[in-house]
Amino acid sequence: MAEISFDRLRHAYRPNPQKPEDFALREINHAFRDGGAYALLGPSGCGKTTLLNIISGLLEPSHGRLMFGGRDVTHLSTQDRNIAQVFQFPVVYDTMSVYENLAFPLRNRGVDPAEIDVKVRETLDMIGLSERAHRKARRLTADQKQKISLGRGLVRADVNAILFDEPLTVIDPHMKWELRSQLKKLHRRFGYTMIYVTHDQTEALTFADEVVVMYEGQVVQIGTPAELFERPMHTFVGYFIGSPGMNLMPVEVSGEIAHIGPHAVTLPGAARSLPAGRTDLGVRPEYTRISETGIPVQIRKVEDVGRHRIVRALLEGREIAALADESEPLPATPHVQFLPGGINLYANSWRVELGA
Ligand SMILES: Nc1ncnc2c1ncn2[C@@H]1O[C@H](COP(=O)(O)OP(=O)(O)OP(=O)(O)O)[C@@H](O)[C@H]1O
Repeated sequence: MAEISFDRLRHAYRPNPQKPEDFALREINHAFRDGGAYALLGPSGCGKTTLLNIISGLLEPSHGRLMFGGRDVTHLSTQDRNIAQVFQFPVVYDTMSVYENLAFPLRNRGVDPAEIDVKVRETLDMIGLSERAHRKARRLTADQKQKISLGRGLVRADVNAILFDEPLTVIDPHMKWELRSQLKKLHRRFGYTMIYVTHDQTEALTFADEVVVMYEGQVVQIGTPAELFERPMHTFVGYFIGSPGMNLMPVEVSGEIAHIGPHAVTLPGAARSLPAGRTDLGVRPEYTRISETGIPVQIRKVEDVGRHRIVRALLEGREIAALADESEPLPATPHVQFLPGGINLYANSWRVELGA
């Protein structure tokens, strides 16, 4: 296993790229730590598969370098990078048994037969296919075949990383949950470096130690699920993570006060520096309260979601969401208050530090 790092990595599919929009991946300068479990999360077209294919060697980046453990691997083939990959759809040899499918990548690498047997049996156990070990792969269902693909990714002990590209798409919902927890357990036990592409927030947050949020070809934040929730570094993270997403309101800032039209919100501190351009106040619904005092709002809708209610309200013509207890009566003339611990400020979509 190895640390995977990116040195001014960019990729354009078109020749002679000029503007940022010409790049499917804009500049990436991050590192994925050795033994970390990462999820690449973002909407369709944000560049997740492009980044994964660059890591695996299926695609050579147009600019910058890719390093494994400090070694430049930008121009190495997939084979030479020693990476295991699991794709969206099963890649199995139909005419081989389940056992043979798992043993094959090890035999190819000249692993000792006794060791192969131990590894294959261990992997069969992990993916729950021990009882079907000697069945031909073609006789299995689509999700059993995908389990073989997962097993083939996990059977080799010598890989630099295991890459998963939306591997649970064909798996039924109950099994999805089970396989995801199994992957997590395997990660804890063996410490593989795992990179998992998904556009599903729940899948990313349950699988990964750290989630890499991508938006328009950029990595906008790498963080634990708690960090993404508490300190979104970009408005996209605030909006995309959480249900409902963060409330974002354009504001004018002077000192410690943010003005939303005629209304004032006291910030937890003054901005150290505030770049020119668009400024937004960002507060998650969990830190937004409907109350008797504060800024007047009009309530549009109340949704009961079990443990609490989501109140949708208009503040200066803009819809915001607040959480309310199930039993809490809503005031006749509703106002909104923002809890100081949940107030964030964004300049041109990026978080601004407040206070000393
Ligand atoms: N082979 C290609 N040639 C030209 N443009 C491409 C190619 N592959 C991807 N793109 C473009 O690059 C951008 C990033 O695509 P990519 O497939 O990496 O995104 P993604 O986040 O994986 O999306 P999805 O979740 O839909 O798979 C998109 O604008 C896409 O249209």
